Amino acid sequence: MLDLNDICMTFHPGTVNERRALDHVSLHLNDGDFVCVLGSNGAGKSTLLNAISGALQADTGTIVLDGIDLSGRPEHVRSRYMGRLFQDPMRGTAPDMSIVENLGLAYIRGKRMGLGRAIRRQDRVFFRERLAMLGLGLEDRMDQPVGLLSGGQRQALTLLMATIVTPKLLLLDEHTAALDPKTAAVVMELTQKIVSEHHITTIMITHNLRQSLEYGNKMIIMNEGRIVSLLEGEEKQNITIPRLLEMYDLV
Ligand SMILES: Nc1ncnc2c1ncn2[C@@H]1O[C@H](COP(=O)(O)OP(=O)(O)OP(=O)(O)O)[C@@H](O)[C@H]1O
Repeated sequence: MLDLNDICMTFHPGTVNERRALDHVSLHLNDGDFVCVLGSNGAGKSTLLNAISGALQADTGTIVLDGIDLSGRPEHVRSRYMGRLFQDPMRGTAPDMSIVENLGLAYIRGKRMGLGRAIRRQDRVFFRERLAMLGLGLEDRMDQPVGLLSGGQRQALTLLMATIVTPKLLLLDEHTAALDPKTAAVVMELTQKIVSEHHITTIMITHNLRQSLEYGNKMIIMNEGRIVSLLEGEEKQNITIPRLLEMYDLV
């Protein structure tokens, strides 16, 4: 589903501030893979997601998603195929617009209908059903502005918007890190539910080692712009927090 081949990215090349953030990164993900990305601060995790989403263009290397070569393509083109969530629950939704209007925009964009298309009655019914699946009561607040929602409710809505039209790839950049532990667990469970129901290939950055054990079928550890470990199958299932901490120490 996703093939990253030899991606390199250097910030401020040729200056004293030169920093190689991605150093020959290659990664192959199968359809439906859910990979957790670990690594210490500055390891290159967010830069990797930026290079995939097109928020930043890699210097070299290729990115192919479901057979579509996205290398060099701008972010707005890539966003047709992928959804992204950030740590900040305030990103990704328009606070002055209602829940239904936010969902409508995501839906119309995802379906590549003209932005002038109005939200129809059957769209509302569909949005209500999907909101009810979150179990947060948002289906009864569809006409309220998103700005009135709590951080966790807003992140759950952003997750729903990112997946309202099933993307080929979902990028999660520490999307539960700013939430209180209980809300983070709720949003993480919702993530798992949506990802597995729709079989979405997912890359999730997390600093939460427990979360990385519990979720996903693959795990990568990054250091200094490189993928230094890839765990999958039994190796991923059997990994423990002490062993992960050892691996952090080794890099
Ligand atoms: N826009 C930028 N300009 C210059 N340097 C950058 C930029 N973005 C990232 N870097 C540098 O690239 C390296 C990788 O940063 P990145 O944000 O990808 O790390 P990270 O693994 O996501 O870290 P964290 O866990 O702290 O979020 C760091 O040294 C960082 O300072």
